[in-house]
Amino acid sequence: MNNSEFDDNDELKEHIASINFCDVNHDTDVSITDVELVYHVYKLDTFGAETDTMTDASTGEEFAAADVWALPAQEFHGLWESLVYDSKLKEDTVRFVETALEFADRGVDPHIIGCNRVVLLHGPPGTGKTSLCRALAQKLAVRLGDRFPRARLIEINAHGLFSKWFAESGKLVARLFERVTEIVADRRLLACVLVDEVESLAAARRAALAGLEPTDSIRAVNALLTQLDRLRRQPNALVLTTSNVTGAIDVAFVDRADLKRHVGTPSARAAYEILRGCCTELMVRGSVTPRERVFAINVLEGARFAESEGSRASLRLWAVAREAATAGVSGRALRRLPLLAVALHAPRGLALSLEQFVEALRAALLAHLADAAALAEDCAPIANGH
Ligand SMILES: Nc1ncnc2c1ncn2[C@@H]1O[C@H](COP(=O)(O)OP(=O)(O)OP(=O)(O)O)[C@@H](O)[C@H]1O
Repeated sequence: MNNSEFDDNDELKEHIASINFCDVNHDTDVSITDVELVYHVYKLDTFGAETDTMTDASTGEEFAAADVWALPAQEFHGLWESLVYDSKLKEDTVRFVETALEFADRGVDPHIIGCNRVVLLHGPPGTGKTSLCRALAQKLAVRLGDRFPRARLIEINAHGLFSKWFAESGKLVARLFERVTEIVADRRLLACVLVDEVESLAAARRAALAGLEPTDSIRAVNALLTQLDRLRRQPNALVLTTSNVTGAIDVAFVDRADLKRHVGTPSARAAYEILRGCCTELMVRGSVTPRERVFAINVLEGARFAESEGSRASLRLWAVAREAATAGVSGRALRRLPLLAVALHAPRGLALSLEQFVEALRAALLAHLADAAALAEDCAPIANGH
């Protein structure tokens, strides 16, 4: 069915918001008649996150200890597709988790086959680690909908738990996990627990060693590790964790993770695909006009990057992507470039052509790199202890 057939069919339009094709990343074209299509029908939750707040008994201050999302959620729709990696990171993580959940389902003895259902993604800031965890949880909620008609993503604010309230953190962790235990008790519910910035655990331990609230902070870290250990006995629970500083993660924690993956800054190919998506979006929305074709990276590679009238803008974009990758620009920074490009580096008043936009993108990239270098210089004295 094509788009207009869908648009003309009132009955379909009344019941279906969209039809998405996914997991179709093949190096060559695949004919639809040669593949088996697997359908998942689902309804997105539009209520947003429910925030579990806690009050610190000693200070009376309230803070968000966890966010609980019913999945699949409207907020995470399209997130999986928006993440671009020049490796099998996405495919590998989803296959790992599906296999681990299947083992749990079959009752595979964890004493014989080690399996904690704990994933650790580590790497520099802004490389999509948190987004990938959320997108993975959403994907599983859709793909495993038959087995788990309900799914929740519980995002634990580890930084909040361990940054200020050392004295009360142990008790807060215990209280928080009472709630998690309630959720996980429903065996037909898939519970994905996301602990962002797990390096805060190690920081808490270090603070303990330095003599700050020693027993309490160690107790808090141990409480969290014990609770996570309990979770692994639940066949419907999955623990997803992220860290920006690999060397600083608590050793006890690293040991518990079955799958540890480094998530780096985008390669030139990935950067190109991210920027290409940005060009398409701005052309669809009319901010860049007229609509022109920006070739997929495998098409450019297939043509050995040959220059022609039709490929000029794509090749300029490829040059920008290569510059960004060489400088190690993060995915987060790349996604900000288009706005900066249009706002600060594009000619004003006139309709913006694709070629002008790509030039503006390059100017925005150079400005970003200059800012980053200046910031690093300003921060150097601080890092050196001056
Ligand atoms: N490889 C990528 N492909 C597409 N988008 C990316 C990529 N990496 C990062 N982004 C975008 O950057 C933004 C930030 O991502 P996210 O917060 O998940 O990163 P992070 O690694 O968890 O960062 P931090 O550790 O600083 O929290 C998101 O909007 C995400 O879509």
